[in-house]
Amino acid sequence: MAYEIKGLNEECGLFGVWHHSNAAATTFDGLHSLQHRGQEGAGILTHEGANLHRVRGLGLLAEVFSDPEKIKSLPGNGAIGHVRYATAGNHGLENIQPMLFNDSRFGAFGLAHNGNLTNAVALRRLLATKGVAFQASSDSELLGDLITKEPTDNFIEAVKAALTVVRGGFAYLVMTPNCLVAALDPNGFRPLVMGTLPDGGTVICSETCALDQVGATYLRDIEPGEMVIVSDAGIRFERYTQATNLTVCAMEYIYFARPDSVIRGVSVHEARQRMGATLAREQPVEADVVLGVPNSSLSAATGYAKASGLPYDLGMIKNQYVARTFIEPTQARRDRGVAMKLAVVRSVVANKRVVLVDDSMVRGTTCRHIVRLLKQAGAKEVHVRIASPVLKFPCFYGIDIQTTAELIGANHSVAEMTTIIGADSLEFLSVKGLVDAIGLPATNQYHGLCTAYFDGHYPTPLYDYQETFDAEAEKLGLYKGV
Ligand SMILES: O=P(O)(O)OC[C@H]1O[C@H](OP(=O)(O)OP(=O)(O)O)[C@H](O)[C@@H]1O
Ligand SMILES: NC(=O)CC[C@H](N)C(=O)O
Ligand SMILES: [Mg+2]
Repeated sequence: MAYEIKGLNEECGLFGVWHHSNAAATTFDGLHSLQHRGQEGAGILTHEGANLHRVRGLGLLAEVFSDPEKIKSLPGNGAIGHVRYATAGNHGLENIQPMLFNDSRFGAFGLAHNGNLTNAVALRRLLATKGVAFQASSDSELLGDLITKEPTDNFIEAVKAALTVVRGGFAYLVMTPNCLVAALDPNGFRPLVMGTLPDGGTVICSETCALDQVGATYLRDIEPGEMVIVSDAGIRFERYTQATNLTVCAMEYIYFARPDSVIRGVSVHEARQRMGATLAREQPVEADVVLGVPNSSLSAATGYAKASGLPYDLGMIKNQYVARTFIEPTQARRDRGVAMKLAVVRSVVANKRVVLVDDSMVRGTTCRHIVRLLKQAGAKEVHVRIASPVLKFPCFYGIDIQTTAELIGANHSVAEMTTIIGADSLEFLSVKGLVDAIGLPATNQYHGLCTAYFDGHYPTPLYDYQETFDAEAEKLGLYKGV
């Protein structure tokens, strides 16, 4: 199977609530603080007695729910919601979640998914032979289809069995009129946390920033291979597998998650500051001022400045009315996107030797543009420091990282990249520096992190993607020197 991934973009955001009046409005608020994880579409599904109600649409959450009647059309005290950035399937409405199912044994249920299944092609083929009529083209619905084919009348047992069949990265929320079920893949690639509302309601969502948004108290992270069943009878924790190996996606800490979130006990902001500080120690430079690239690199840039003893200043401004990411098909449009987004504060950089800290470099579009802007504004030297290692490998677990062919780091040496972006110097954080800066207290060989985009050490087989990836890695010599 050929893979096609189009840009460093967000993932998806999940929010679920049980036993809480105003479930839809609370889910809207929670999803609002997860909007950075997906901007293509949004949806909310609620249950009221035996009925499920759903509203979904393309675009930002506020666009989908711009008519207040839409929230009013979602009564009930249980809800799941989703904001999407596609990793599989097309960008159409049919792939916007939550997805709905109607099973002769189980009745109506819905689901929402963050991640990417690595055996979706094989599963789709298998399910087609069992007569499944697919509702969408993405991977997410396959768990629901599997549930409907499990030979048991017990819904929870069916979910449990289906979870052992899907592979890859997944945080799932499944809801019936009777319960809310949350599950995390055996590697815990994606963050998923649980909290309690003041009225006793339970929230399960992608990031702790959404718990804060709705006034919920953090209870705990969902564990790899774990399933949580929330119903009016209470909360039950179960394991659908014991074969787990924690490898949280390192890009969550580097770029995706909001800095006010805490993932598995590690503050995202503080982890980024440590990445910046480690980078300053690994790759020092004589300069006058440190700048960050708003928004995502500001934590790392302040960490770099503090550790280097250089002053940090506000040298770049981001136009807040431009979306965080660009789902743009051509390089010309991406260039224009970055130009519309970032501007330089001339007085901060004129006649200065500047250290420019960004969190990651994917195609190099952002850095190339900023270096040019800084030089035009009179910067004497521009030294680029990236607070993550060289990105060389694609991700198959839920980040939409473009094809290897487009990754600047997969195709060029650091010296070549320095010339391409026009910087006076360019350096990256080491993989060890990254792992230590995040500092998860895990004892496995991966230190609790997936760093495959940097070192090619995928912690699981790649199933559907393996053959194509092996051929591309061989062609580009990706494993040389890692
Ligand atoms: O090398 P490139 O292909 O340009 O991609 C890398 C850039 O993209 C991301 O920022 P993004 O603009 O997505 O969002 P942000 O405003 O949150 O930093 C990342 O923080 C880098 O700045
Ligand atoms: N970014 C995600 O988590 C995407 C979920 C799912 N694979 C989709 O494409 O809809
Ligand atoms: Mg950025």
